[in-house]
Amino acid sequence: MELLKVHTLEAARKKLVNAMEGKEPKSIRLNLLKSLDRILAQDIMAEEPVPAYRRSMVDGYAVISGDTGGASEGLPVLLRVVGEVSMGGSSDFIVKAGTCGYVPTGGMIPEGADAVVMEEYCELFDEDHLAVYDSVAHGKNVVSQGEDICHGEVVIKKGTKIRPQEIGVMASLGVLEVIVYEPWTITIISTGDELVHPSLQPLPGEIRDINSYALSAKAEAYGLKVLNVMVLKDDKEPLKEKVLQSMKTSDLVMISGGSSKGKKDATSQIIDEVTGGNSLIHGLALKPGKPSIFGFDPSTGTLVVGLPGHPVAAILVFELMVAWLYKHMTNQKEDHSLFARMTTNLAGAPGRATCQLVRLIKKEEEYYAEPVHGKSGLISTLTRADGYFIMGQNQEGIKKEQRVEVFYL
Ligand SMILES: Nc1nc2c(c(=O)[nH]1)N[C@H]1C(S)=C(S)[C@@H](COP(=O)(O)OP(=O)(O)OC[C@H]3O[C@@H](n4cnc5c(N)ncnc54)[C@H](O)[C@@H]3O)O[C@H]1N2
Ligand code: MOO
Repeated sequence: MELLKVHTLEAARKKLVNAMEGKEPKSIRLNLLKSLDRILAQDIMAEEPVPAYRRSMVDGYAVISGDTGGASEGLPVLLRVVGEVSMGGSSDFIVKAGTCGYVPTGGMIPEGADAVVMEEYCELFDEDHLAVYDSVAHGKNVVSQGEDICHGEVVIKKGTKIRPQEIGVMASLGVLEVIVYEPWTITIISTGDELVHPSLQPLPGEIRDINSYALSAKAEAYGLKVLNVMVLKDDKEPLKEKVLQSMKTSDLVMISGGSSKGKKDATSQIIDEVTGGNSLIHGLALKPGKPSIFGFDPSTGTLVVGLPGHPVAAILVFELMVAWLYKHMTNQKEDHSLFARMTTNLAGAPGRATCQLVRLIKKEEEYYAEPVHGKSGLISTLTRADGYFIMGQNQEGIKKEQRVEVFYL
């Protein structure tokens, strides 16, 4: 009897990282406006401070804060107006003791001034004198030089997924071209004699192909570039031929189905052959997802993955291994997670980590995680779940009210 020699999730990840060491995805230079949702392949360092000069937060009068001490509605302070800053212009006067100057919102604070009084609290007393009815503290209504971004600061780190706010920061620094990772290109092959296109009515024994659709959407959600999606019969040689062809153009070839021990299950053999014997992993100590296969062909630099045919298993293994690896290789941060209390006791799977789907429920101020049960051959469990948590392989179980770390799906 031949049993799978399973790897723990951690050991499997480590093995893949080692095998792919130095194979960081290539990078390209892109126009800033084309970079949304891409992963930065460089640190963005501020070559100048933002703002470059002190700016006013309000429309009002730039003053020396000390001059306004004690000013109130009943007892204004009288200051001489010595100038006016125009929007977009630099200030060409100095505020000295007993004087002030007008500044619009965003305008440059004149030298000497250290605060701005809002114009609602001021009144022109005569042609060049201002009555100030409020006292302001040092720095009030002033954005100081470099308060937003310091000169020399790494303001956005390599591995950051570019959101509209990162685009805004780069625009503020005049960075109009960015170096981002070229996403992995991927070919997805679903195998199975029983699979029919979703547009067709399956005959008895047939089922609609779920995995090509769900996996290509997952890949796109992680920013990968899906080059080709195929549905093939469980025939080893034509399947191997397609895998070899796909390896010429794809960084990642993912085969779903045929990963276990059925009569026609050939994925493991194919991965071994196409990677020149570099099949690294066949079997994860994970529930679901045990019969997963990973190989890396150093000559083409292609990662070849055999995902279990059961849809939930295929999608979770993609999430935990393939997407994890891509994020790791592109220096991305850990995913956001949320701690939630279990609604019920849950048994573990001896010797295997369990990836448990959960629905999140908010009760008063706390989140609760309610297990979503269902076999890995189903699909709707994933739409009923908000996320998952991992129960370690040495954990006997989880108790009701115990906190678990939930990752979103
Ligand atoms: N004797 C054993 N049988 C099985 C084992 C085992 O260890 N010993 N492992 C089970 C586990 S766990 C899983 S997971 C599956 C993995 O199966 P395969 O990767 O070999 O995939 P298939 O046999 O081709 O299909 C399994 C199942 O999934 C359905 N499927 C496959 N592809 C798709 C698709 N694209 N869309 C929708 N559904 C798909 C397929 O119809 C089968 O029902 O093996 C267990 N068996
Ligand atoms: O482990 Mo399977 O991968 O239960 O569905």
